[in-house]
This record gives sequence, structure tokens and C-alpha cells, in this order.
Amino acid sequence: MIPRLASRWLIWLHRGSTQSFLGSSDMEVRQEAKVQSCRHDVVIMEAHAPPTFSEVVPAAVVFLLGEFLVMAEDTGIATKHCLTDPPHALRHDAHFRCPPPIDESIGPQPVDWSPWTHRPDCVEAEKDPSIKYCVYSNSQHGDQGISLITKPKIAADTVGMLNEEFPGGHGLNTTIPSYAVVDVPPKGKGVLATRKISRAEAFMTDWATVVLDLSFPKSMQQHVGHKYLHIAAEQLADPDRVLGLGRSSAKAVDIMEDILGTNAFSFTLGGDPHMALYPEVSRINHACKPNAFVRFSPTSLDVKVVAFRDIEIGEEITISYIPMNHPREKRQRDLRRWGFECKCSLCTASKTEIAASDYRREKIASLQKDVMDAIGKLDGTTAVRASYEILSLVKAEDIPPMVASQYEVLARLYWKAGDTETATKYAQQSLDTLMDLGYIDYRADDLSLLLKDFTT
Ligand SMILES: C[S@@+](CC[C@H](N)C(=O)[O-])C[C@H]1O[C@@H](n2cnc3c(N)ncnc32)[C@H](O)[C@@H]1O
Repeated sequence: MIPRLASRWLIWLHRGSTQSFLGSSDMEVRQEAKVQSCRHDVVIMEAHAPPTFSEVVPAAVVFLLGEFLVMAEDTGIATKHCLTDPPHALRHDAHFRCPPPIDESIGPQPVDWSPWTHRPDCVEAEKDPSIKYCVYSNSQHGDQGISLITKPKIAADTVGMLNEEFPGGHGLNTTIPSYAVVDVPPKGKGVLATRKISRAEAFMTDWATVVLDLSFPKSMQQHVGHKYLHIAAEQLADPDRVLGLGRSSAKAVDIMEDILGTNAFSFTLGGDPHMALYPEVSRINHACKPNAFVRFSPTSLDVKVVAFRDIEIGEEITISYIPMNHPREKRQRDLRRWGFECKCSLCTASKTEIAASDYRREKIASLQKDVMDAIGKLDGTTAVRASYEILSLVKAEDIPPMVASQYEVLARLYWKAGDTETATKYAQQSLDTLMDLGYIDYRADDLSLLLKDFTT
């Protein structure tokens, strides 16, 4: 039974639903707006008379403003949503509240802990009982489900992200599969392109499946930490998908610890450092000169993998696990901490090729220091000269994101020197390069925001 409410209604129609009750006879619609959400078409209507429940199509979700009680008829679960970014038209008079933090003391009904599909299981930090961590799972999120081990407040703030999908990225071509996971000895499994992938194309999408607050392992006795990692895995749609991922950590004493150590990305949630596991992305091997990168979203729990350059059929898709501008020895040292000796094409290239690459990378590092020193001495001429040299070196070494950041450095230097015209030209070039790489999507106010940042 749905309570009668004020005249403003928000109707979420599942994508693909052919029905709609916009034409409902006894409801005179005063105003209507439609916005897109990841899984729903959201129709906002202001009506003289609210529709009765029977008018709502079975697949639809009726979303009552104020209460934010959502009746999801097709799942039978009532879910509470907290929109992080409510539709503009509703902002002035709707009272949006994030759901309050919940823990294991929440009521006994599934509706009490919705949208989580399992009752939170919580544990206090060993040394500070005022800090609590809980496992929050929604086994239907994305294509694998999601389990977070985090603090109740962060989980409550994250609820809104469950319903969001990465807004950006150049279109994902789903008609022909872009890649396949195959054996690529000696690296274990890897990902090969099964069609030509164009530069800047977002060809893979994946959802965070296990998310762990980085302070959790330090706050728990080891066996307690492992127990909660196992609960997190068990509550996913298919725990085997995670349990079958690559493992290479020498130090781990538990399978989940090894899987997270081998595959997880660092990730900030609610302002706190977390790690997140993306099972599909986890199969992508590292290369010191990769052909792709992972694009994270600040508003949702999915990521996109985007091509740095055109990738041919049969080519291995690679990303960089570490900063891309280091010489070989430092890279090898860093990657050993991930438990492997890098066998990428740059690390196994001829001695002269490796020496030439190291020479450029070491020179870039030393010139970056020169730029900083020159800025400290207010010597703009030297700073600009060194920056141009870095620009040509990063182009020669083919480190695409550094090309964009170097344009930005030049823009900032010219801006500081009062040459706003040249500064604006380089700022635009920096944005164009990022857009061309698929790092950002076009927004009309990007340039003015960047220039504004120069003055602050
Ligand atoms: C995130 S996983 C990548 C997928 C993994 N190969 C698999 O079989 O699932 C990272 C692990 O893959 C292997 N690996 C990734 N990149 C490598 C590289 N460049 N050289 C050698 N091994 C690599 C290492 O064992 C590493 O710990």
C-alpha cells in the first residue's frame, strides 16, 4: 500500500520497459522532465492528482519524494535511494537526505538494510572500539555484485553511487566483443584485442566488486580481517569469479589477501583511501609503455578501460600499474613489490633500446628538477626552456599523459609571466590532448575552469 503523497511524483521506469503511464487518464500532468540514469529512465512529473498504484506498470518503480521510499515491484525489495545529484528541477523543494549509516544493530527485515542484500556484519577496530567496519553487499550490483568493507558512514554515502554509471568515455561498441582473456605465458592470463580498437575508445567496462577500506587490515587481528574478506567474497553473485583471479603476492597468508594484493587498485571513497577489485580489468597485464589506461569515475563504482592508441586485432592490451616515466631499474624495483619481474616489451627490449629510453626518462626527471629550481629563483626563462625540452622528450618517449601535463606546465609558466594569450593557447592544447586521449570528455567550461585555477 502506497501512501498518498503530495502532487509531485518521480517515476523510474526500467530501461527497456515499453509501458509508461504518462498517458494516464485521471492524471493531468502539469510538468514533465526526463533524465537518464544508468538503469532507469527517470520521469519527473508534477501532476494535479497523483496516480494510484494500480496505474503503475509492473516493471516500474514508484519513487516517492520526501520519503524516498522506492517500491521495486520486479525485485520485491523496497529500496531507499540517496541521489547525490538530484534533478535540478527538484532541488529547491525536495528534502534529499542520504540514508543514515547502518550497522549490525539495524532491524531484522531486508527493507531495513536495503539496498544491501545482506544484513551488515560488523566488527570494531581492535585498538579503537569507536571505529567500526562492516561488510555491505549488494549481490545484484553490476554484473558480479559488490561487497564493501568500510565504515558505516562511508557505506551510507556510497549508496547513491550504486545506481550510477560512468557518465563519460567515448562510446562502448558492444556489438562485436573487443577483447578475450587468454593465456599469455609467462605472465599467466592476459587480454587480447579481438577487433581493432580505436585510439581513445572506451572498450571495456567493469564494476568494483570488492572494496576495502585501507585502514581495515591495520585495525584488525589478521585472522579477523581474513574472516571479513571471506564474508565479502561469499556474498557476491559468483564468488568463484573473484577466487579464480591471479595471485602473486609472496607475503600473503590468505587467498583473498593475495587476490587483493595482486589485483586491486587504490581508490578513494568518502575521502578515505580504499582498494577496489575489478575482476575484468584484473586480467590486464602491466606494460611500461601500455596501450590503454583505466578511467575512474568520481560518481559511480564502475570504470572504463580506454585505448591510448589504435590497438590491432591480436595485440595484447596492457595498462601501467606504476607511474609511466621511471627508468627500467626503478620500474623493476616497484613492480617486484607486486610480486613479479616485468616481462613487457620495453623491459625485454634490446640493451640499446632500454638505454635510450632510460636516458630520456632520467633526463626528464632532471629537467623537472631544473624547472622547480628555476621557479624557486623566479627565473621564468630557464623554467620555460627546460619545460620545452621536457615536452619534446615525453613526445619522443611516447608518454601521452605527460604530454598533456607538460602543456599545462607551460600554460602556468606563461600565465605567471603575464603572457595570458600564450598561456591560454597551451591550456587549450593540454585539454585537447586529454580529450584526444579519452581522458576527459568535452565540457564547454573546462578552459575557463583551468584558467581560473591558475590564479588561485
Ligand atoms: C593484475 S594481474 C594480471 C593478470 C594475470 N596475468 C592473471 O593471470 O590473472 C597481475 C599479475 O599478472 C602478472 N603480470 C602482469 N604484468 C606482467 C608483466 N609485465 N610481466 C610479467 N608478469 C606480469 C604478474 O603475475 C602479476 O602479479
